[in-house]
Amino acid sequence: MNNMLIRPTEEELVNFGEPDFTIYNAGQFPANRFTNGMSSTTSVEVNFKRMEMVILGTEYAGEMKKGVFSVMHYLQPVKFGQLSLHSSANVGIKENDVTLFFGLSGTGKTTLSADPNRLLIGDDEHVWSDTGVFNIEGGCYAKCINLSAEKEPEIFNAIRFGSILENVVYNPLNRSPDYDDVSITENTRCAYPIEFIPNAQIPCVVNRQPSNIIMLTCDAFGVLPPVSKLTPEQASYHFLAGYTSKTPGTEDGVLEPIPTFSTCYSAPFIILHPSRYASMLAERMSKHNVDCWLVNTGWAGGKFGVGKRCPLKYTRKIIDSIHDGSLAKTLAAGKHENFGTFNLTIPTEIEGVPRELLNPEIAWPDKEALNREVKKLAGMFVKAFKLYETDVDAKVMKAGPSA
Ligand SMILES: Nc1ncnc2c1ncn2[C@@H]1O[C@H](COP(=O)(O)OP(=O)(O)O)[C@@H](O)[C@H]1O
Ligand SMILES: C=C(OP(=O)(O)O)C(=O)O
Repeated sequence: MNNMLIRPTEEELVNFGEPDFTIYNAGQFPANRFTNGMSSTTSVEVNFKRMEMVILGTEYAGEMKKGVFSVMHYLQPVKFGQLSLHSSANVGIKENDVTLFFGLSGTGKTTLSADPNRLLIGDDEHVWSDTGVFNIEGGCYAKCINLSAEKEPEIFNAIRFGSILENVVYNPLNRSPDYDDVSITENTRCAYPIEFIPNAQIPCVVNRQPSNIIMLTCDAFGVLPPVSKLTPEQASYHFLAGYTSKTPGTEDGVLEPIPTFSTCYSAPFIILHPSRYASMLAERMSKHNVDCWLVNTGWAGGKFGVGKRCPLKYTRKIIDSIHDGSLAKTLAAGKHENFGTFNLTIPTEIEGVPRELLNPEIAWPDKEALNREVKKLAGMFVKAFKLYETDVDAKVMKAGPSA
């Protein structure tokens, strides 16, 4: 916890006074599942009147940081009129342009925000304020499964004395970790102070409005293109829908990808009605002229089991093309095509990315299979979005796929 939240200075500790909020973490002690309304032996309870949180029956360090995040999803909009975001954030070293990466667990917030050309503001929990973006935390919580120095050098090298490995199997003789060993869980983690990432923005705040929003999804149907440009209405639609596939390594009991719609990319953490966050987002995006992109870090060329996960090196090229402005230029030059049922604008070229990868209609060898999966996923979106029928205007309603 100390590694993940913002650490007070010595002076702040001396003058600490009374805490604003207290967390009682009794993770080893199970919740009583015979209590009325309790469905398991795990509970995380928040009392806003007493400003207290009680964690029972789970020793996952993520509960504490995500618990604090839930508190912020109430306090920030209600008390301060600011928007809390389940996103990572970074800022360009050359241009000072700020990017937010929304996404559910396992979609790539932590991995993609660690970028040698950009300063890391944070990997998971932010606030978009009237003056810029700030991190709620002071550390990161990276997944360690199959971690390699070659593919994720910043994260690999952040794991050193002072960081905490959770559920990672290691050799007790030489204390070297084995990131490929999933015998405890696939959700192996490391918590490290953000300054362990070589180019972190310290303190984790920028007085500048975002230029780009990247909505990350890990689509195990392999249907969504690796990148598409969203209109403002599509951005609201996808934010409210919050689609991804839960993959092994994100939640207990997930053995193969499961499609999920987690509104605002934050269903377990939000406190207010989703439309409150969505309308704040749309207002800020329009006020600051923010471009929005949907990036599928999941499967390509076929669904899970047939195709493969989009190689990280290509996703990184896509992200680079957003940041250096070349992707916007490509689209402005008319080099794009439309991805039918989902009505998405996709580029026809990105330097360093195979052309066929960009369009599922080319990437999938089996076109009939693609059509079947497109229909299936579109139907799921339509069903999931019915919840918001009465809360959004017709333009947003129409911005999704037609089933
Ligand atoms: N194309 C890709 N883009 C992003 N991550 C990928 C990609 N392919 C595989 N991965 C893996 O998926 C996981 C993404 O997890 P992470 O970045 O921690 O997500 P989040 O922070 O959103 O929970 C990492 O283990 C990463 O190595
Ligand atoms: C801590 C979590 O967030 P993420 O997986 O996005 O790091 C979690 O969802 O358990």
